Amino acid sequence: MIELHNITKIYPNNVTALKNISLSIEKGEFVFIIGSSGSGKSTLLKLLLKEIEPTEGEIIINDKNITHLKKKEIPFLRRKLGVVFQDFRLLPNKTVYENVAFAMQIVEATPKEIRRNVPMVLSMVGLAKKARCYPSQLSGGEQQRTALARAIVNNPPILICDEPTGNLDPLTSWEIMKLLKDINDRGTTVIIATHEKDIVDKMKKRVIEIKEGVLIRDLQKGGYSDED
Ligand SMILES: Nc1ncnc2c1ncn2[C@@H]1O[C@H](COP(=O)(O)OP(=O)(O)OP(=O)(O)O)[C@@H](O)[C@H]1O
Repeated sequence: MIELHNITKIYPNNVTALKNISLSIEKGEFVFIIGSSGSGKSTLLKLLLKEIEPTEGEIIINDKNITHLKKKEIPFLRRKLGVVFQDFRLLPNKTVYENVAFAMQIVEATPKEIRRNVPMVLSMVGLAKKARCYPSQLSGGEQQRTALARAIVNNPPILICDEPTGNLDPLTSWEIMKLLKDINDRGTTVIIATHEKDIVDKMKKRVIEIKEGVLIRDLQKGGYSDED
């Protein structure tokens, strides 16, 4: 489903963020990307999202080579990818319902589809009762649930999360992680960059570790540290 072939990313300031990374992720996998700050995790996710271009190498998503997509083709790629960030990135002047509905409007869903899907996805993330609230009226965990609802409302085959629990307390982090697991159990491929040692250790999922831009570990049922 996702293949990286010999990916190197050198930023314009000559920082080499990724060095010759090759990996493949199958449909339905749940993958943690770990590594210390500055190791290259966000760079890897940004390459998948086509926010940045690799300096060398090729990226294939769903059998399509996306290494050199034309600008006008990028929106079609993005429809395959749901995205969640550490800082939620909700629209402050829209309610929970409207934030999620907006993601459907962008892909030109019909009002009928929106009326059907938004309540469904809000109840899946446990936010049915908060639909009319604005982001400022929500806890961090609720804001991240809203962001998750928005990311999955168009049923993307792949969900990419960049430190989705970075701003949350441990209990709330676990709730968000359980939701991500539920989403994965329904067939979505889930890729999470994280620093959460406890969660990575307990979930026993595939772990890909990057150190100074180099892929140093790729274990099917890994933990956060080498000794696991
Ligand atoms: N736009 C940019 N221009 C130049 N250098 C960059 C840019 N973005 C990231 N870098 C550098 O690339 C390297 C990898 O950064 P990246 O953000 O991918 O790391 P990370 O593993 O996601 O870190 P963190 O856990 O702190 O988010 C770092 O040395 C960083 O300073």
